[in-house]
Amino acid sequence: HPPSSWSLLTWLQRPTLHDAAKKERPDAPPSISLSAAKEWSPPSIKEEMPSPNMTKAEIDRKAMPPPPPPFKKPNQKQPLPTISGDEDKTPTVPTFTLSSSTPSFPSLNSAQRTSSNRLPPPSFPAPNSAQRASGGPGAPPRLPALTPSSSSSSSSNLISPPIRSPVQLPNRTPTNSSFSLAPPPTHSAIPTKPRKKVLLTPGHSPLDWARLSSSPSANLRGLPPSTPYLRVPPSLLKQMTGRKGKDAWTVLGGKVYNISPYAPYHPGGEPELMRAAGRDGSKLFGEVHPWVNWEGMLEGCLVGIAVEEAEVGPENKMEEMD
Ligand code: HEM
Repeated sequence: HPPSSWSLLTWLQRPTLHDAAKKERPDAPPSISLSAAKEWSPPSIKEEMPSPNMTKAEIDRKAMPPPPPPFKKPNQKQPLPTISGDEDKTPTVPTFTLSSSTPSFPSLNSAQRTSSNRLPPPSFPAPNSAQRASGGPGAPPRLPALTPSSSSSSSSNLISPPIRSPVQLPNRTPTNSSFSLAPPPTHSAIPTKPRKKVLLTPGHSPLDWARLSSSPSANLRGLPPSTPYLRVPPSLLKQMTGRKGKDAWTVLGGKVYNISPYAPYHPGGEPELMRAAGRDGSKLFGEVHPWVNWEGMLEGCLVGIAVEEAEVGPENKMEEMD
C-alpha cells in the first residue's frame, strides 16, 4: 500500500512512469502491466534504509514520494478513445454518442488510460450474463483475441459492449398498456354536471361585468346608498327570489348577495343563476364551478350575512327596509 501522504492521483499514475521507462529501455525487465499494477507497491522503507552518514535533509528527501509526472496534454498522435470510435477527431474532452461502439472508459486521467490506450474497454455485460446468453441479432461482436504478451489471463476474453437492438428491451412497460401523452385521468374527468354556457347579449361579457362591478358609482346591492350590511334571516331571504319586483338574493359561504344585476352577465345563463335565488346557493354553485371566485366577482353585490331567525333584531324587519 502506498504511504498515506501520497495523493491518489500520484499513486494511480505511477505505472505510467514505469511504462515510459520501459519504452526508453526495452531491455529492462517487464515491470508493469494492468494486472501487475495490482501487485505493485511502493518501495518499502526497509529497502532504502538511510546510511548512518546521511544528513537529516537527505533522509527526508529519500522518504518523500517522487513528484507527480508533468501533466501531458493529449495530442494528435495519441488520440483519446471515444465511444464513437472516431479516431480522427481527437477531442481533448472525451465525448460520446449514442452509436454502438466502444464507450469512453476509463476516465480521462485515470491510470488505466495513461498507462495503456491499447487495452480494450472493460467487459460489459459480463461474459456469462443473461444479456449475452440471449444472443440473437443484438449479440455483441467479439474483439480479436489479444496476444498473450499485451495482457495477462482474463483480459483476453474482453469483448465490446452489446449493440442496442430494436428488439425487446428488458423491464420495459409493454406497448399495449394504457400509456399515452394524454393528461392524467384526474385532469380530464367529466364534471358531475354538464356545462351549459349560453350566448351572452352584447355588452355583458365577463369583462363588462368586471368593469361595472369595480365602478364605485354602480349600486349593485339594490339598497339605498350607505345602507349597512344586513343580517338576513331565512324568512327574509326566501322573499328575495327576483320575482314580484324584488331583487334576487342568494347565500354563498354565509354571505348574502344580490345576484339580480349579475344575471345578464352570468355565462351559464340567467335561469341557471336564478335556481339559487331566495336560498342558499353554495351547494349548487360548488357543483357547477367551484373554481369561480364568487367573492371577488360579487363584492359590490354584498347585502349582508345570513343569520338564524332568532338572531334578527326588529331593526332588520322587511318593513323597515321598504
Ligand atoms: C351566484 C353566483 C354565480 C356566479 C358569480 C357565477 C359565475 C359563473 C361564471 C364566471 C361562469 C363561467 C365559468 C367558466 O367559464 O369557467 C359560470 C358558468 C356557469 N354557471 Fe355560474 N355563477 C353563479 C351561480 C350559478 C348557479 C347558482 C348556477 C346553477 C345553479 C350556475 C350555473 C352555471 C352554469 C351551468 C355555467 C355554464 C357552464 C360552465 O361554464 O361551466 N351558476 N358561472
